[in-house]
Amino acid sequence: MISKFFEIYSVKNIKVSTYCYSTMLCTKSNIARYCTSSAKELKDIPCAKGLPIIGTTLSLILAGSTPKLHKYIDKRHQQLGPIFKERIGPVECVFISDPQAIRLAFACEGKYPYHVLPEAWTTYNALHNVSRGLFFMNGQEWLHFRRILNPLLLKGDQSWLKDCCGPAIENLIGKIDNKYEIDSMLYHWSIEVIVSVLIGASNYAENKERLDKEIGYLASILHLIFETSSKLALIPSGFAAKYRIPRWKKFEVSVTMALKSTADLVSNLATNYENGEGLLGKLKEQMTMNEVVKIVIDLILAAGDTTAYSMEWLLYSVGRNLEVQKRLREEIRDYENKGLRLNSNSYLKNTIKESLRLYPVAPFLTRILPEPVTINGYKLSAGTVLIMSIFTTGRDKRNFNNPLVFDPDRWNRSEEVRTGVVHSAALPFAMGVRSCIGRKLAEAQLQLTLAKIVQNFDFKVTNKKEVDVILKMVAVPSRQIEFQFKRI
Ligand code: HEM
Repeated sequence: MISKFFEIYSVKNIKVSTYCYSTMLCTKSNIARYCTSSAKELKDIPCAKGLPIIGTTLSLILAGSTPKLHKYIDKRHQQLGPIFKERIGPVECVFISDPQAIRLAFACEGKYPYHVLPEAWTTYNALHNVSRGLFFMNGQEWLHFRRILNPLLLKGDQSWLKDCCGPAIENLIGKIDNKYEIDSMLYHWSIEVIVSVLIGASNYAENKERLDKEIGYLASILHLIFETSSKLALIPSGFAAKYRIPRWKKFEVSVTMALKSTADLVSNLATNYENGEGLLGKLKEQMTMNEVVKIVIDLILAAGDTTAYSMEWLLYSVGRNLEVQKRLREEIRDYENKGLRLNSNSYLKNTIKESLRLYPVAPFLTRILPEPVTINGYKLSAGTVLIMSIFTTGRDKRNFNNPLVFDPDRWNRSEEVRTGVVHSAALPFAMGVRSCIGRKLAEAQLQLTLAKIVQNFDFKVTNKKEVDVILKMVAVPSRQIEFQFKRI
């Protein structure tokens, strides 16, 4: 099934030499662990047995199918250990859940890391001859655009990103009541923030009423793609597209509408807000207009559901832990009274880390090995598809004491030894040169929004039963989370 989700890219010009990455993990014990001459072969890796051709697809279907993939894989780790291989469908993948092995995999990702792409999207792109942004690029092309975006979104002073969040947060605070569904409000909020980043905070604040309808439309279309693409998960896209099955047709229509309306919005923004404020102006200095549109469309698509659902999980966590909520309110009041800026060890930042640990919207990270490497004592060859089980590492008691308890204090640096935190076991934005380009923006957005919400509302979750995580492209709530907000 993994292979049905994802198109596996072949890695060209692979050097077939045994390469030891001992320099990247410099303690003696690590070298012994990862680089022994007695390393075993791929065939020796514990393996989940399946049927010819379909592999273990049937077992997955019986376990609840793709919405439960993270739980299915978690169970496999419990049965088979921190490394195992499984052929779900035609391609064999190696799953790892040991934080050190995950660090090593990233250290070995090479200059142009390859990740695995959703097959439905690559089929669509090929059929419609669409060239896409960063997430879909590879090799030199990827590095070229990544080098333009890194200094703008990740490096140096990023306080302008915080300013860009302001108008969208104000809108959200004005709209929150108990009548509307929180997920559509948060979708709207996340698109508003990225539009504000594109044209600059003051342009956005002046024109937000005018742009509101277009943003609302885009938010609803993006939500639609998300629904239609998750319904294609277990069906090979080539087959679905060739025989034009109804699910494929719906997906195709929603993607075409989304790409068109995003492109229209970007062209509108680029022509009407030409004062160079915001990201669009900065990109236009370094790219052609076609390139700007291609890059920005994918920034909008990548920002939409990831940030909206991370915020919803954060509200869920804080809405069920009223002590945490009270402490957040006190901390924010205290900082404001003293006129201080939040430091990196603040309770607010630790609350966000904790929520992303338990609810990573991307529960699997992927890399295709560019070189042979020994991981967890097994020699893996170039081209191996590695799947890193972040959902599992974040909830493993070897990495976090009482892992299912929501406890922001476990991240408090002064208490780190006592609470036992393995930092590389929680990687919601991945790591290395191909990690999330929107990380700084997303973190600012989550911090500022949560701070404003706890200052303005007492809120709680009223669902009687715990809400589960299910996978619909990203990790989403298994049912509607019911919130009760009371203005204070
Ligand atoms: C809480 C919110 C977010 C989470 C948890 C998240 C997580 C991730 C993860 C796990 C990856 C994959 C990295 C890899 O393959 O190693 C990724 C890639 C990416 N993200 Fe995010 N993301 C978030 C928000 C955003 C935002 C706000 C933007 C846009 C400003 C964005 C744009 C992208 C892009 C363009 C990529 C592809 C990067 C590349 O291939 O070079 N993300 N994100």
